[in-house]
Amino acid sequence: MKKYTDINDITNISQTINEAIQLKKAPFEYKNLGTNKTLVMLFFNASLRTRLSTEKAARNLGMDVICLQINNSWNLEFEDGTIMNLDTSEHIKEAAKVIAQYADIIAVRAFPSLKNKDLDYAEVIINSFTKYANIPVVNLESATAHPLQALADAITINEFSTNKRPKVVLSWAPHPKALPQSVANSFVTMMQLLPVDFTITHPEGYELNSEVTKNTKVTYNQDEALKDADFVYVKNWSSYKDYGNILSQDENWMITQKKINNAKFMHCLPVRRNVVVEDAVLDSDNSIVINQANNRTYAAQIVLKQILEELN
Ligand SMILES: CCC[C@H](NC(=O)CCC(=O)O)C(=O)O
Ligand SMILES: NC(=O)OP(=O)(O)O
Repeated sequence: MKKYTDINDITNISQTINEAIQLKKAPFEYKNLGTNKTLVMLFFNASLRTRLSTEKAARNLGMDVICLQINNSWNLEFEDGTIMNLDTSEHIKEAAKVIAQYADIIAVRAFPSLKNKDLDYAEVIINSFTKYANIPVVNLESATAHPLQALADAITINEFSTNKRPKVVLSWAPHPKALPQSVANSFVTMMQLLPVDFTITHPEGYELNSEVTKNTKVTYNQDEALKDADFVYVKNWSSYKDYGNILSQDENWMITQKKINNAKFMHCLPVRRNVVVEDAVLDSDNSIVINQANNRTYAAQIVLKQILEELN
């Protein structure tokens, strides 16, 4: 693997899932693979799971880790040819190449602006690091994707599936803030690669990018979608069509115990209790959100392992 900025960087998804599950059983089996190699993680946005699980994964492989929380003071310029006499102090061309002097692998989290759809969906930030750093880049959630989360979700569904073709539902839920489509986009892309019966449900106006959803079943009727579901993955996202805006905060879309019956409840976390999902669901045995969070380590570890194997 040369980089992991997109789920399609994985050549064989079922093999990668199985290898991650093997790594989970013996997390230190490749503890020398990353010796004398450094992972530099750059966070333009906050994180708990991604920050901790990716560092744990790198250390399980013997890597050194440097983490930089980038705040607004370090304004990077991404436009070519700009006369930088305003508030950007460094061009991505220098920044990416400089960081690459200290790193063997760069991992980047940079959320979307949710203002400029073309810029966000061009994935300018993560693609600029890939273009200029000339070393492997890992996506820690970018403007339109969260491939490490989706890989952890796939591992979790594999572990909890009790039938050959489980019914998986991605349901939108309300949220007080305008959130990225990244997690939803990557979950949809991943479900399209797995042997599952997959449905997306959301209010009108929350249709995801059709280049992502393709011919996946979509319904505005949440109850119909949730019927007989084995896994219910819940996530809020802002409108793609009316880009970055909140069109609904309809609390009838909040997930309740009554709605999901015996289905396994999934969420990438962090989750707004009693807005996205009621306490009773999160506190029940049907919730596998902690298992998902644990699997983030092994998703990152299998990705870093495959990148290191190509580097060595
Ligand atoms: C892994 C999820 C990261 C992010 N979620 C949030 O930023 C939620 C923040 C909040 O609830 O205040 C998102 O939806 O993409
Ligand atoms: N799910 C996830 O990526 O969580 P963080 O934002 O805490 O990293």
